[in-house]
Amino acid sequence: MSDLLADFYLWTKAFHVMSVLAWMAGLFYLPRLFVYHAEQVKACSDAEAMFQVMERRLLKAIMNPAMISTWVFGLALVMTPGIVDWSMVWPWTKAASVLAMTAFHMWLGGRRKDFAAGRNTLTGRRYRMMNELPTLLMIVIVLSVIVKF
Ligand code: HEM
Repeated sequence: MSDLLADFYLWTKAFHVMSVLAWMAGLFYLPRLFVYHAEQVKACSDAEAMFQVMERRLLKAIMNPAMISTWVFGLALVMTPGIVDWSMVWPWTKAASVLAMTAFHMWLGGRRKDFAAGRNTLTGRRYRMMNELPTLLMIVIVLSVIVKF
């Protein structure tokens, strides 16, 4: 198993980065949709129905599969011999950040359900603020895996 993971290391990393790109695109875009949904869209309008479809498809067709494949390829990299040295700081900052990113994903899923049920209570301003979180986490993650402090 270890030999197989070592042989496919670069392939695994390539698919990990592709999955990350798709996941991050959704994590940046869905809160923007929520901003416009909360600020511009009237209840029971055609626009309301369209936003609900866009949000559901973005989450279910792109973000959920992308998050799962990011985790699968990421954990395969963790298990590849010689890649992660747990005595260094970077694996821990990365692990904490990806757990926070996953929690943010779940939180967005909950807010999508609120919009779908017509019970959203958060303002566009709040969604704008929440939109900064994946950016901050992405900075910590990329510095962790590239600079490897
Ligand atoms: C979800 C759980 C994740 C796990 C378990 C994980 C784990 C890993 C591991 C072990 C590596 C290999 C590091 C190396 O080859 O030295 C890696 C590479 C990488 N990860 Fe993740 N990762 C995860 C999520 C993410 C996320 C969310 C991002 C971006 C926001 C990300 C960005 C990257 C990048 C850019 C690389 C390539 C670094 C290089 O040039 O070698 N990862 N990941």
